[in-house]
Amino acid sequence: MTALPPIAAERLPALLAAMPKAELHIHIEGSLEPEMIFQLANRNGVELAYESVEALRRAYAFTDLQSFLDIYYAGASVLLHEQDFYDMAWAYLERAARDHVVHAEIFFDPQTHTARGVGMEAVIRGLHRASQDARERLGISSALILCFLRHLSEEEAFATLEEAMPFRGQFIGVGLDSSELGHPPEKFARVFARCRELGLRLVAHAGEEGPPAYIWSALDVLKVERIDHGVQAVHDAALMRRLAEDRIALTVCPLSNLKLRVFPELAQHNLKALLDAGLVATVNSDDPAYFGGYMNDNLVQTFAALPQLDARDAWQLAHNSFEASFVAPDVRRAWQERLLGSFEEAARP
Ligand code: HPA
Ligand SMILES: [Zn+2]
Repeated sequence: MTALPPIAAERLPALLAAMPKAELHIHIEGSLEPEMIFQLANRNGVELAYESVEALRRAYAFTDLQSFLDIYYAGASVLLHEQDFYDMAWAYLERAARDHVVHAEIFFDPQTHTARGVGMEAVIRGLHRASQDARERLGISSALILCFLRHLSEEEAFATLEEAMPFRGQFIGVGLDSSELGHPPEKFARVFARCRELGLRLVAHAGEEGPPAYIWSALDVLKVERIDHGVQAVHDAALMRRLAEDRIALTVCPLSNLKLRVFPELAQHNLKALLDAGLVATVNSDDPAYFGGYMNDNLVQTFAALPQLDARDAWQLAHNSFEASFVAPDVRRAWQERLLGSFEEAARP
């Protein structure tokens, strides 16, 4: 076990904020703040169903995943041009860098845009250009993960993959998101097998609202390398052992879980149980513009709500975020050393 210096409890919130970390579960369309939705609506002449930023924000009262998705897809309707995708991703990367996120693996939902007549090229080029500029100007590295919408068919996922192939060098992997219940991972068995042949990295949302069986099939049928959310795994002891033994990371999103009522209170979140079971759990923001917080808000609020979480858990979460990332091992290790350095600094009198 890595020896950590003793950290005074009152220093923990500042350390959570300052420690270097990776974000592995962020939907870029979920970083679209209401102000930017209105800005882009004006710029593009798109009519919104809400008369003001405040009215839109008032509509962010969700009861479950689907009630959120309906508003999230409506918000994304203002994105039309390459520059819109650039501006959205740049704003997120700037915000993440302020939270000492040194690396982000960013989901995007091309079908939400191509279904409205937006070209795949505008989507991927805009996001990729922001990622390149942010590496140069903000010192934050990032990569893109293309998500298939699971409420649509596997045939449509195949068509989307085909459309994205000219840009194969600009995304590192594929994921699976949108309405979980009734759309089990195995619905996408063939398209994930094809993506695996293409050398793409594989992840999938599973066990957010859906049962442990969906996590099993994401692992055994889709052969994913990480599970997004996965908090329902605690209901299946054999699954918990499998996740721990194979070091399959869970990209947990506490404020999302709170806002979508996966847990009634943050104090009832199972993050500590996941860590104590030896799982490679990480903390992430999911859709920060909709769920009331970016990376550090998630960390600080979750630690405040769960007093059992201590400095070792903070270190473990950041360490896990690097271990679970898709960057080269030497880069990961350098970040993990910087992480330890930030703990040593916080321990100084
Ligand atoms: O939390 C989520 N779950 C499923 N699909 C999503 N698309 C954006 N956010 C989410
Ligand atoms: Zn998500």
